[in-house]
Amino acid sequence: MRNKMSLREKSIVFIGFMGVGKTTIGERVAKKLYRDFVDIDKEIEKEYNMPTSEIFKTVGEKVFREKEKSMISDYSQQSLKIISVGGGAFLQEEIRNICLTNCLVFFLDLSWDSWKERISLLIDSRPVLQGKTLEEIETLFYERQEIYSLYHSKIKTDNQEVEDVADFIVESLKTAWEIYD
Ligand SMILES: Nc1ncnc2c1ncn2[C@@H]1O[C@H](COP(=O)(O)OP(=O)(O)OP(=O)(O)O)[C@@H](O)[C@H]1O
Ligand SMILES: O=C(O)C1=C[C@@H](O)[C@@H](O)[C@H](O)C1
Ligand SMILES: [Mg+2]
Repeated sequence: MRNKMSLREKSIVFIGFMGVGKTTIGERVAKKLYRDFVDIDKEIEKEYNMPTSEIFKTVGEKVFREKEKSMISDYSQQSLKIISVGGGAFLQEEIRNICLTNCLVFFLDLSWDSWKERISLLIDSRPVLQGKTLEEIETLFYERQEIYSLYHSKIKTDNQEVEDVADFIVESLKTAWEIYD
């Protein structure tokens, strides 16, 4: 099934560090394209009926990562979805390969200087950030850039409104569909 999908049918996956806007922008893009939106973190939270921080505490990160892999594997083989994966999903090579093979992968690229302005919005709900100093988070931020280095399209989002980023993505998709499909 996966090889027969046209570019237009392929699902779209958003990747990037925690808090760059995968969920927020993914949701807007889905609305604009009349497609179903899937947020993998939220799907996992629904399945365990608890927030991610609780899942990490009770069942552990390893179980979270396995669930993340199986969910992404399922959804990425479906057509016409808009999928936001968790910030750590691309740590797993298998997830990277599945997404890059089956879907169109958009990397949301936000600079450290812009990202650190958002920290207060994120700290309570992202267990990976908790208990770390700003310097440690900065180190993690730069280390993680390596795992986001494979994608189909990179969108720089510094100083960009959600709506404008979503519009830009929709327009670039429409152009790609016209040219390649
Ligand atoms: N372009 C933007 N401008 C300003 N604020 C933004 C922008 N995009 C997202 N935000 C805000 O940043 C916060 C984090 O966004 P969001 O939850 O979408 O990130 P995420 O990439 O899905 O993170 P995670 O990987 O942890 O799920 C939210 O409060 C959101 O409103
Ligand atoms: O970057 C990470 O490792 C994570 C990001 C979030 O989206 C969640 O998937 C979880 O908090 C782990
Ligand atoms: Mg998210």
